[in-house]
Amino acid sequence: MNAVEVRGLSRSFDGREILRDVSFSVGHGEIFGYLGPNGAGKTTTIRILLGLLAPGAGMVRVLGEDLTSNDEARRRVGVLFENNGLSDRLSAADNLAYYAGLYDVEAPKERIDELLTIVGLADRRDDLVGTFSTGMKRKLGIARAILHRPEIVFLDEPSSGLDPGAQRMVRDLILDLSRREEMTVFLNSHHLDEVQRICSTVAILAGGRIRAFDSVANLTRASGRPTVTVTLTDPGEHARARDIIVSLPYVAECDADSGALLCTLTDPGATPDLVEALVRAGFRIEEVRRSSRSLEEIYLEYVNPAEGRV
Ligand SMILES: Nc1ncnc2c1ncn2[C@@H]1O[C@H](COP(=O)(O)OP(=O)(O)OP(=O)(O)O)[C@@H](O)[C@H]1O
Repeated sequence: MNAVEVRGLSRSFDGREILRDVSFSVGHGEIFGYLGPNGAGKTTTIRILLGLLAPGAGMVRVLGEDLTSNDEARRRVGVLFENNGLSDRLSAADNLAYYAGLYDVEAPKERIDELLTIVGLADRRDDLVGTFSTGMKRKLGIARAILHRPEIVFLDEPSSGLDPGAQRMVRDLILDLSRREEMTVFLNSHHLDEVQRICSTVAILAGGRIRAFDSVANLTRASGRPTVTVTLTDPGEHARARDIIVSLPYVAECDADSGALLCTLTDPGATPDLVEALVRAGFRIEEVRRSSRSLEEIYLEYVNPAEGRV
């Protein structure tokens, strides 16, 4: 059983179809990135998964359950929406204590201390949240979302509004927590670099439909023919090396004009053979790099570029 199962999900607002026959799944323990331009329907999907909004058609399950009227199952789920769910008028510790009471958390004091330490706010535990920076509030919001040790946590845009340093802290925190607490993470994000670094699987939603659903590794690898960039210690040798490279049976083409040898292979496993052929021909190699596309490039291919400015 998957942590999240979505089959044939559709949903309209005021006669406008936002989600059309959306299907994907998230395995247990995965960090899943749900991507799409503004207004694509990502938050709507999360709200349907959480049972806060009814689907128009289709089936959704979280931890094998329909959360609509299942309080027991809801307790196994954590959520962070953009407002962090915190009161500015309470201290960090009191905010967490409030939720610990709501969720009946075991040994609440120890759990609150543990989380405040993990998110780096132990020394600010008694300060009012109203005095916190956006980044501090987000970190406390994440602590709040996972306080009750959920099996899955939904994070809607956890890095929005954060500076690059705070984005990195939040990214590291998500990775750390998912491993530490063995949690499935469902991440809505526009930060493709962040998603590429921490997510194992992604789905790209655009125009109401899932345009891609695959592991990040497969998506970034499957780019037609594999390319390898080779730099020799003596760039003056590139032209001569090129003549040898193009004669190799597993090389489709080789371009030596860009200060390196850009080789397109017909066989994705042929990089070691290419290196061996060059070494045997007496060339000294400075660097070999396999090129893969960034998630951003892939995303923009699937999303209409006009919609893709996010
Ligand atoms: N309750 C509602 N009533 C009417 N329209 C709605 C409602 N909720 C969402 N929508 C519309 O559905 C569309 C999808 O919104 P949603 O918030 O799910 O997008 P999103 O992908 O999360 O966008 P963003 O990345 O900007 O947060 C938008 O056009 C939005 O205006």
